[in-house]
Amino acid sequence: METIFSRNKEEHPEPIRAEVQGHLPTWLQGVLLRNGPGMHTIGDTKYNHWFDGLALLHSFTFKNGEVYYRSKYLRSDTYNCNIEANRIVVSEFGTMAYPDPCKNIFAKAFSYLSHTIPEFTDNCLINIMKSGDDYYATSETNFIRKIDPQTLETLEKVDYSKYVAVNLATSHPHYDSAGNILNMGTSIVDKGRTKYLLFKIPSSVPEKEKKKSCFKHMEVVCSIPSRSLLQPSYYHSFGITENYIVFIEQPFKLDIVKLATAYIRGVNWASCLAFHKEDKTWFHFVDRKTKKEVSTKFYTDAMVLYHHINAYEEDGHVVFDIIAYKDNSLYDMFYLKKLNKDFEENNKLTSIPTCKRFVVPLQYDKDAEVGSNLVKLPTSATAVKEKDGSIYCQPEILCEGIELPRVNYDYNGKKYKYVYATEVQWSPVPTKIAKLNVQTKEILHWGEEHCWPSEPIFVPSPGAREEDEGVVLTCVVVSEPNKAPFLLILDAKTFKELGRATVNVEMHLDLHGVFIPQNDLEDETE
Ligand SMILES: CC1=C(/C=C/C(C)=C/C=C/C(C)=C/C=C/C=C(C)/C=C/C=C(C)/C=C/C2=C(C)CCCC2(C)C)C(C)(C)CCC1
Ligand SMILES: [Fe+2]
Repeated sequence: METIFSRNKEEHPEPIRAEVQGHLPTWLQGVLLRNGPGMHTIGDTKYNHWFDGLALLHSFTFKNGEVYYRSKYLRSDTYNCNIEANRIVVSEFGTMAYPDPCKNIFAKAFSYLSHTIPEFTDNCLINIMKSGDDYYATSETNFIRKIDPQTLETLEKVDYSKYVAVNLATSHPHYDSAGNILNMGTSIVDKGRTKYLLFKIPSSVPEKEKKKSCFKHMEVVCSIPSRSLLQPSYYHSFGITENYIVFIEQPFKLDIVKLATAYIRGVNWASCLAFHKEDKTWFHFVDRKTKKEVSTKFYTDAMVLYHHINAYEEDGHVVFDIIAYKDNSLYDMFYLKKLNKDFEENNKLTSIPTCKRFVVPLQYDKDAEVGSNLVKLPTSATAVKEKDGSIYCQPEILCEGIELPRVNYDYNGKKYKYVYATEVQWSPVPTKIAKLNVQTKEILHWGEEHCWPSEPIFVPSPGAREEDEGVVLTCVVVSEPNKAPFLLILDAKTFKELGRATVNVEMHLDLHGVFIPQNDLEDETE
C-alpha cells in the first residue's frame, strides 16, 4: 500500500489561495520556501529510499494578510532524464539505476576519484541556500540548482567541483554577518589525500566583475585531513562560533573502495556507509582567523549525528549542541519498504534522537592533573584529561526525542536559549513541535491529533529585542484521509496558535526550508 511517504505528489505551480483562520501579524510578509522528496515512483520503477525521491519545492507567500500556496518539481537534469525515460535512470544515494542513458554510469563510478566525470545526481531535495540575492536548492553532491523563489522555476546548475576540489558538500551551510556562505565539503583522494574543506562563497562580487558569479570567487578557507584516506566520515552539518569552526568526525564512514565498486556489485551507495561503533568520535576546532586547527585532541564515544543545533564560546570553552544517535537506524528507517502500512508499529528506531551539549575547554590549565575534569562552566558535561594529553568529553543531555532543530539565526554562534524542533519518539512520525529552553530545559509543545508538523522555522518580528520575539512556521500534513494540510503560525514566545492557512492539496512531507522576508524579494526584482 502507498503511504504518506511513498505516494507521488502532484505539483501545483499556480498560486492557490489558502483559507486563513486566526490573525496573522501584519509584518509577516514574504515567502516560506521548503524542499523535500515528492515523487518515488517513475513508470514501473521505484526508489528504495525516502531521501531519494525527486525534489518537490513548495512555498507559502504571505501578502497583505493573505496566503498563497504553490509547489513545483525541481526540473533537475535528473528529473528530466527520468521523466523522459519514464523510469529511474539516474542513481541516488539509496537506489542504483541501470543503465543510465544520460551518462555512462560505469565511467561515473570509476572516475569520480580523478574528478574527470563528476556527473552525479542534481536532484537537490534537502534544503534551500541563499547566495547573495539568489536561492539554490541543495543536496549533498557537488551540484546545486538555482531556483526562482517566487515562481519556483528551476534555473542554472552550479557544479561546486569546478571551483573547489569537493566531491560532496553539506546542505546546511552557515552565513557570516556579511552574508557570505561558509560550507564544508569532502575532497576524496585528491592528489593522494582525503580531506574535509571549509569553503567560502562571497555574497557579492566586486563591481568591475559584475558579470561573474559569486562561485567564481569561491575559496577554500582551510582543510582538515581525514583520519583515513579511504574512509572519510559522513557529515550532514557543522557548527560555527564567533572564532571557531566546529567539525565532528564521526565513525559513520563512507568506504571509498566499496563506493567505487558498488555499481558492478549491484548495490546502492548507501550500503557503502557504515557505523564503526568501536571507534571514537573526534572533535575538530579551526580558528576562523588563523585558519589553524586547535592541536589538542578532543574526542567522545562513537555516535551518529546529522544536525548541529548551535555553538558558542564562553570563558575559554566552546559549547555546542547537537542531535545525536547511538547508531545509524535513522537512515535505515526511511527505506520505503519499511514505510509500509504498518510502519508505525513495525518500523522503529533503535536509538532515540538525543539533544546533547558538549562543553570543550579550549583554554585549560596545561598542568592540570591527568583524570581531572577541565570544564569550568556550570554543566554536567565533562572533559577529562587523559594520559596521552587527549581530552575525553562527555555530554550533558538537554532532552530526548527532538529532530530537525532550528534557532533564531541572529543567535547563531552566540550564547542562546531556544531551539525549535519536531518531536519524534521511536517511529518516523513527527507528532508535535517543541520549543526547548536549553538553559532551563523547559519545553513548550504544539500538537494536534493526526497532525504531522514539519521542521519549524523561526521568523523574528521587525526590531525584535528578545530571542523569541517573532513567529514559528510549520507545514502540517494531516494523516487522516480527506483532511486538508495547513501552515501553522505560532507565537514564538508562548507557542500558542496565531492562525493557520489551509490548502486543499495533498502536501508532501518535506525536510528543510527558509523564510525570505518581502524586502529581500524586492531586492531581487530590482
Ligand atoms: C557525489 C558522490 C557520491 C554521491 C552522493 C549522493 C548521491 C549523496 C546524496 C545524499 C543525500 C540525498 C543525503 C540525504 C540526507 C538526509 C538526511 C540526513 C535527512 C535527515 C532527516 C531527518 C533527521 C528526518 C527527520 C524526520 C522527518 C523528515 C519526518 C519524520 C520525523 C523525523 C523527525 C524523523 C558518492 C558518495 C557516491 C561518491 C562520492 C561522490
Ligand atoms: Fe538536514
